[in-house]
Amino acid sequence: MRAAHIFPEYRGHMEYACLGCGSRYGIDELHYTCPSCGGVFLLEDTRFEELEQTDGQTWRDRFDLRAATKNQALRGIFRFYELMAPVMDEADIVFLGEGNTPVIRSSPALEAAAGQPLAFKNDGQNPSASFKDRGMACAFSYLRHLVRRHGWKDVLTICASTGDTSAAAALYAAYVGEPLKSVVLLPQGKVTAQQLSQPLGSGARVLEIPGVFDDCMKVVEYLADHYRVALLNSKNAWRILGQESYAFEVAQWYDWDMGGKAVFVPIGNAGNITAVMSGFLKLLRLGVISRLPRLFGVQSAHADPVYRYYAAPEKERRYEAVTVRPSVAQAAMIGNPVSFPRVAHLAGRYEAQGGDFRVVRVSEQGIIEAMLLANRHGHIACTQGGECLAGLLEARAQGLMEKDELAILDATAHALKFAGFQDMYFRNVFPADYEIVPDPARANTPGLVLDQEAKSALDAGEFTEQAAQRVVEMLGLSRK
Ligand SMILES: N[C@@H](CCOP(=O)(O)O)C(=O)O
Repeated sequence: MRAAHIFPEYRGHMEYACLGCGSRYGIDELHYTCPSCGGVFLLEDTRFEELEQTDGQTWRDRFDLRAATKNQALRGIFRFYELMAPVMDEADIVFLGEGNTPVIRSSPALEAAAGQPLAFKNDGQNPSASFKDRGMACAFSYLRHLVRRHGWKDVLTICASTGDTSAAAALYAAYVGEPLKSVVLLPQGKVTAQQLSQPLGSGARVLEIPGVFDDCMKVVEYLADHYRVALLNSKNAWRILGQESYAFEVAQWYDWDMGGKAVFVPIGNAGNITAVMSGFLKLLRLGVISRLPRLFGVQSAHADPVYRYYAAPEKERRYEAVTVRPSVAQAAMIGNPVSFPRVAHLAGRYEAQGGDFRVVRVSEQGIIEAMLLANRHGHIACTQGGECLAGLLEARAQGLMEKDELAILDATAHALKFAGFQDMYFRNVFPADYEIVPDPARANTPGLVLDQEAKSALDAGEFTEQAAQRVVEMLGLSRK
């Protein structure tokens, strides 16, 4: 067990690799886009081949051993240190309890309703209640590494957000403290109350602009291009590395056997689908898994640029941003995902390695009702988790699922962050542009047992008795 606690000795040599022009840059500087062509980066370990000298079984044993470690630096996403960002020292690692989120096999009743075996991986059980913590743990560890190396005295971190990224960025910045300070830029009125409370509570500077996420993203990109700020959106390739841990954990949970499994991931800014593909490809390359799982990206019809791209015949594919419409999957309400070039690049590699990558599109009605269905069967799926279940139902309807294939659905955030959408459904108050018509039979509202006026007319004993009597009537209870 001792070996599980020891921080790895291996150090890689990482470079930013531009997907546009192929230029490479060292990691001593923060880069978001390629200085030569403006393309996006992936980070690559040029020593990865050395890792291939170790066989798959040894890697599996190593990662399984580390799963039980009490060394905090290896307890979360850095259990997979050699595969992610093997340039940091133990002292750089920021761990707030991210990763290791549970994979919950759904009840027989839900599987019967869905017609397919399925499980949710609950990334809402991360510290700021979304998967973004995986990426932030890596990005902030790298920032600590840079601060230590360069002796920086003042670092302003910034991100645009639909609500989850800002919550995570603010939390990690608050934990690391000086010299880091956090600023988040939000689309005014388009972040849920719970999500807005998160960066406010963590003490970040919260700025709002009218518009949607895509407008905020352009502003922070401009700022990152022209000013000394550290961009924390997934354009920052360190975020992608951290989020690869999702794929590593899925594989580990199923004892590294990806046969008969299909992973469903919602696509918004496309950082997560990028990371999931990249993560599985690394595991395959090292022989940790022997085959890739099938991978389904899911988009709402109200924010579907990636779906549109893949829906076209291969030779006619052309990427175009879309103007988004209101979506209950608000975290994925993005018309111009910054990671689209990464998706296109990695999807090609995924398929070249025998993987199957598809994108399905679902309706807003389908998303919210799938979320309600999941949660009524004991899950804590957010609207994006609902989007994944709706994606599974759509894939089934199109005959894309194999019999008995296990669907692993990404519930990206905690249901409570999006409770307002459930409330809008139950109270039937969706504005028309959501295109959601609630089914009154699915509504659940509190029932008042006795009103305040009735209570005021009673003493304490009478109140208890009358309230109990009223509950008996309401529930139709019979005496023992
Ligand atoms: N849904 C995201 C949008 C930004 O995505 P990112 O992964 O590029 O930071 C959010 O929560 O803000």
